Amino acid sequence: MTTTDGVLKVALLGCGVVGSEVVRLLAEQADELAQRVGARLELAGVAVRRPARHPEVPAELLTTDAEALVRRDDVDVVVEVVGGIEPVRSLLLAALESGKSVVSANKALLADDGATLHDAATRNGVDLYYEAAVAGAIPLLRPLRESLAGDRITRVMGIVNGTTNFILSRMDATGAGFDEALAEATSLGYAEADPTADVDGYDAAAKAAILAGLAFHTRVTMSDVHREGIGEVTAADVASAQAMDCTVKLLAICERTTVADGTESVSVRAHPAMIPRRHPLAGVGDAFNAVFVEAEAAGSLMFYGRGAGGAPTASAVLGDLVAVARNRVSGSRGAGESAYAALPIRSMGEVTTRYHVALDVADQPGVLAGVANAFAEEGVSIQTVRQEGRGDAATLVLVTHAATDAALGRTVEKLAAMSLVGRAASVMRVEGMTGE
Ligand SMILES: NC(=O)C1=CN([C@@H]2O[C@H](COP(=O)(O)OP(=O)(O)OC[C@H]3O[C@@H](n4cnc5c(N)ncnc54)[C@H](O)[C@@H]3O)[C@@H](O)[C@H]2O)C=CC1
Ligand SMILES: N[C@@H](CC=O)C(=O)O
Ligand code: NA
Repeated sequence: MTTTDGVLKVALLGCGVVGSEVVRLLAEQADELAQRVGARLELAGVAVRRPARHPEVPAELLTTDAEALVRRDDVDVVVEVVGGIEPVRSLLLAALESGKSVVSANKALLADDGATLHDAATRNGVDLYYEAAVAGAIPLLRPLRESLAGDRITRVMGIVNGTTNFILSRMDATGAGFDEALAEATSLGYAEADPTADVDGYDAAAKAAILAGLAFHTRVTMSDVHREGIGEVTAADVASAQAMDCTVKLLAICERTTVADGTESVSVRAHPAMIPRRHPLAGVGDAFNAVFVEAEAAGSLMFYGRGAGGAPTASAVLGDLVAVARNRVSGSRGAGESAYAALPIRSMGEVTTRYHVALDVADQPGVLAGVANAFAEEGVSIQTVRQEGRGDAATLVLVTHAATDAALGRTVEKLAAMSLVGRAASVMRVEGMTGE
C-alpha cells in the first residue's frame, strides 16, 4: 500500500516509559521526519489503560480500545510499546493480518513466538521491525539482518541487560552485596518495580534468542535458551573474580558450532560469568550495553551504547518507524525473517565452557590430590590452581581449561561430596580468556 495523501497514520499501543518518548519525538521532529520519509507521520490514536494519566497526549487521540485502533482502516503502521505476551500477540496479529506494518520493542513476545508474527508479516506483505527489543538504542538487529547478511556469523556475545549490569558494576566497584546494589538500582530508576525479568535473566535470555535467530538464520525461542540470573552472585564471587583480575558480567552468548562431519548446531545462553578485565566487555559499566559479533569475513565487531531508558529506546523505535514508513511510501517491504538454516539447538551440557571454582578446604596433605583427581575423573583439565589462606580458612582456587558444561557440573558435584572439601565458595563460568 502506498500513501496517497502524503500522510501515514500511526497507531501507538502503550504510552509508558518508551511510548511517551515516542509521542514527544514524533511531535518535536514532525517536519524532519516528513522530509526523511516522504510523507507526514501522524498519530491516529494512542491506546492506554488509563487515559487520565496522559495529559501529554491530545485527548482526542487517547483510547482504551486497542483492538479497535489496530483494526482501523486509516491506520498504516502499528507501534507497540506495551510489553508482555497477551493481549499484545493478538493485537499485533490482527494488525499484520489487516495489512499494517508493525514496529515493536517487545523482546518477550518476539522471543516467545516471533515465528507466528513473522509468518503473518510475510503472508500479508508487510514489515515487522523490532530494533528496540534488543540493546535499546544500539543499532544491532539491522546490522545483523542487513549489513552482515553477506557474512557468516560465528558468535555473538554481549551485555544486553542494563539493570543487571548496573548492579554487577556497583558490586564490583564498591564491594556491595547483591541486595544493596539492587536497592541502589531501584532508587535510581533503573530496575523496575518488579525486577524479576532482569535479575533472573529472562530479559537477557529473550534478547539472546532474538540475536541467535538473526545471526544464524534459524528459529530460536525462549525455551531454547539456557538461563541463569544474577540473584546468586555473591560479594565473594565478585572478590574471587577480582583476585584473578576479572569482573563478573551477565552475558548473553550465542554460538554456532560445527563438528567434524560438518554438522552445525547453535547454543544460546544467558548467565553470569567472569571475564578478564582487559576484555572490552569488562569496561562496560553502569546501565550500558555492549555486544561483540564475530563473523568469518568481518572479524570482530563491537556495538556499544544505551540499552534501556525512554529516549534511547524511542530512538530505535523511531528508526524502525521511518524504515517501515519509507517502505510503504515506495510500495516495498524490507527483508523478512531468514530462518532457512533450521539449525538444531545444542544442549547446555554439550556446550564447551571454562569454570572458576573456589573451594573451602582443610589445609591437609592429600587434599589437592583428591581435588585434582575429581577433575581428572571427569576429563576436565586444570589451567591454574592456587591456595589462599591456611588452616581452617584455606581456599583452593582453580580455573579449568575448556570442557563440556556437563563434565564441569559433575566435577563440582563430586567436589561437594568430598569430606575434606567444605562448601564451594564460588563456582562460575569464565568467558573471554585466551587459550583453550
Ligand atoms: N523501558 C526500557 O528501557 C525498555 C523497554 N523495552 C520494551 O518496551 C516495551 C514498553 O516498555 P516500557 O515503556 O518501559 O513499559 P511501561 O510499563 O512504562 O509502559 C507500558 C504501557 O503500556 C500500557 N498498557 C498495558 N497494557 C495495555 C493494553 N492492553 N492496552 C494499551 N496499553 C496498555 C501501560 O499502561 C503502560 O503505560 C516493553 O516491551 C519493554 O520490554 C525495550 C527496551 C528498553
Ligand atoms: N529492563 C531492561 C530494559 C531494556 O530492555 C534492561 O534493564 O536492560
Ligand atoms: Na537495538
